[in-house]
Amino acid sequence: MASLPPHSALQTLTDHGINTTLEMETIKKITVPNKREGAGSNMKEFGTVTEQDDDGVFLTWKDLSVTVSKGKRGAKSILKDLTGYARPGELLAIMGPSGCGKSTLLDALAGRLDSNTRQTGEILINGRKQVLAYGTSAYVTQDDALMTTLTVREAVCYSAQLQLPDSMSKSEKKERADMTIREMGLQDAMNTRIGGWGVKGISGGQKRRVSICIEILTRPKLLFLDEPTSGLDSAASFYVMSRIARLGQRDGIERTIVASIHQPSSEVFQLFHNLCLLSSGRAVYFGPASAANQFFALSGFPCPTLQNPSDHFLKTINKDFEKDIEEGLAGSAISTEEAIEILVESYISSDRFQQVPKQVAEICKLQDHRESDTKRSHASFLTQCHVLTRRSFVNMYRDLGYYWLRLAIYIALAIGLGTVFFNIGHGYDSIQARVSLIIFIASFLTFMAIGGFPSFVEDMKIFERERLNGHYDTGAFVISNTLSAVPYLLLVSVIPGAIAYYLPGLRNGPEYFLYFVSSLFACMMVVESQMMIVASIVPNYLMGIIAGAGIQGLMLLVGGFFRLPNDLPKPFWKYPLYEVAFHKYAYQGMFKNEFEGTIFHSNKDGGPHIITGEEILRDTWQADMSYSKWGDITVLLGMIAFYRLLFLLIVKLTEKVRP
Ligand SMILES: Nc1ncnc2c1ncn2[C@@H]1O[C@H](COP(=O)(O)OP(=O)(O)OP(=O)(O)O)[C@@H](O)[C@H]1O
Repeated sequence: MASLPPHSALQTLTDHGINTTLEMETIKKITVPNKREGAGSNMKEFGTVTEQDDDGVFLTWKDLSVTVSKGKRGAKSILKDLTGYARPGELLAIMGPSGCGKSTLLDALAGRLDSNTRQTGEILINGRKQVLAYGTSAYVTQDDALMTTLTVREAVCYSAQLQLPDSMSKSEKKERADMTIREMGLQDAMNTRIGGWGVKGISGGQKRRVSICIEILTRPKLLFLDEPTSGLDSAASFYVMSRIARLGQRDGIERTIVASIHQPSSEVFQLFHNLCLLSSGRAVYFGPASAANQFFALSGFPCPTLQNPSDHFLKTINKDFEKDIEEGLAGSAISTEEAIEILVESYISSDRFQQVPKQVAEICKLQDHRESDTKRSHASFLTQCHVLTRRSFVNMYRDLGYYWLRLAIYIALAIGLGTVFFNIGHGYDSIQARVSLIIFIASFLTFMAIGGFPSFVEDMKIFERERLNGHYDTGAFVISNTLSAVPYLLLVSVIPGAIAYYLPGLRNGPEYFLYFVSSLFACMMVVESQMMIVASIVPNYLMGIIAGAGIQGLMLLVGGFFRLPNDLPKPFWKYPLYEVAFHKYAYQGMFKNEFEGTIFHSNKDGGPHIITGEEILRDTWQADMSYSKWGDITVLLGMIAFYRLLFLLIVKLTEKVRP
């Protein structure tokens, strides 16, 4: 077991190293002219509040711990007693090995921890517990959830129209979007599509920058970035990070930037003002990034010459690959676990550790006088609906998998149906053929609507990111998603519907055809609405498709064709399942449309027979004749409204569950 560094080393660290840096820092701040000095305030004492700071956001956290419940196996601690601050005009980097809690700390500070976690301690904004007004803070997540069919310019412009208030004209919003794109160095990729699976678009680094662009459109004063350089080479990382660091002091506003970062190059490291170094959720170091090297050296882990300091820090505290590290720390003959203990102890006994809570307390005291942020406004609800509908419409148009592929397959299937059932005639034998044809169309063609599920999941990912950042109202998303799908669903109902209706020769008359395609359209809308609900609960392609297919299969089973309504076992299959299965209303409506008021003749079995459509409906298919086919289609339309509202409710409830 290795011992702690010699007292003299810590003493030196305290007396001449970190302490000196702190003093210098304080002196520097005190000399900044402060407009409140004359007002008799005690701000001069701390000196960190300048004219510009007054506009910025001070974020402080004290004894912050996060645990995650593991059910009967107790709780797992992710963050332990962290104290720190982030100030306007500064870039705070959160570093540490993979799984040490960087994203969790960022999520806790941004107030977006998962519901299965428990947080203790205090997080204050400008010295108070408050929710920041819309547009004051932004969070760039690790995954780039972007609409892959849009160009860079379109993605940023749509976002500007959604996020910026209606008081700004369309051209002003466009100008802001273009300026932001240039700020992030994306001018050359402006007209390139973002691209996703299968379609090569912009690079990973450019995607990261598009995500950042979208979040800084409102010029937030507090910016959280979760691994903004993940997947980038060192040159691209430097480029992105230097642009981010520049944002800290732009447009006369000092921004507070907090970023988690994996492995910065020495050039990137120099951009950080403060560093929070974590290991297994514990603070190994918090303070100026420039003093971290000295801290490691004085703790007994000097950075070898020509080695990148951040590489050295991470290598020293990464215990995931114990063996390699031991070899790497050759000569020190201590395990990584022990090295971490030494560093944590060294930090706890340093003067800096004592200073951090004092600085937090001072920030809280001095900022407490500030008024809450003035509320910035969004685009109006109507503008949100309009812009989201347009964006979604363009996306559906460009994404071949959304509707076009389905349309092609439906047309092929409809031609197949038309050929198999070609000209079925009006004889007695045609009754069964008509029923089979209708059942196939109302079941299989609507069942295939679950094929659009992967596109729904992509939409949901984008929606989730935008919703968490408060870009627009959930209601606007639900309305726009419904409206933008209507023209495509009409297309996939009318064209294949016409082929499958006229080639076999179903009931003559435009009014009957109109009812038939309206019913088909309503069924597809119902299935899509159900799949949106599945996508909001199970955001995974495979599981979602399986769940969706399972639901459709069950409803199909009890729809009243494979087993006649009166033969369905009670209570579960008949009540409630048969009553809530949309197939019941689709079958009955389409049957009534086809048979009601018709007569079929037969000369078989020794003479002419006549059977009326009503007899077929009532006696053969046990249709409910107490109401007309319009009642059935009304129920289908009601189901669309019900499922869309249910989707809205689920999303709203998810919002409430999040802390
Ligand atoms: N909601 C959660 N439920 C269960 N475990 C969680 C949850 N959030 C975080 N964890 C666990 O906490 C640990 C830290 O996770 P976190 O994502 O904060 O690490 P990280 O430092 O950001 O990692 P990386 O750099 O690899 O992204 C991990 O072991 C993770 O599995």
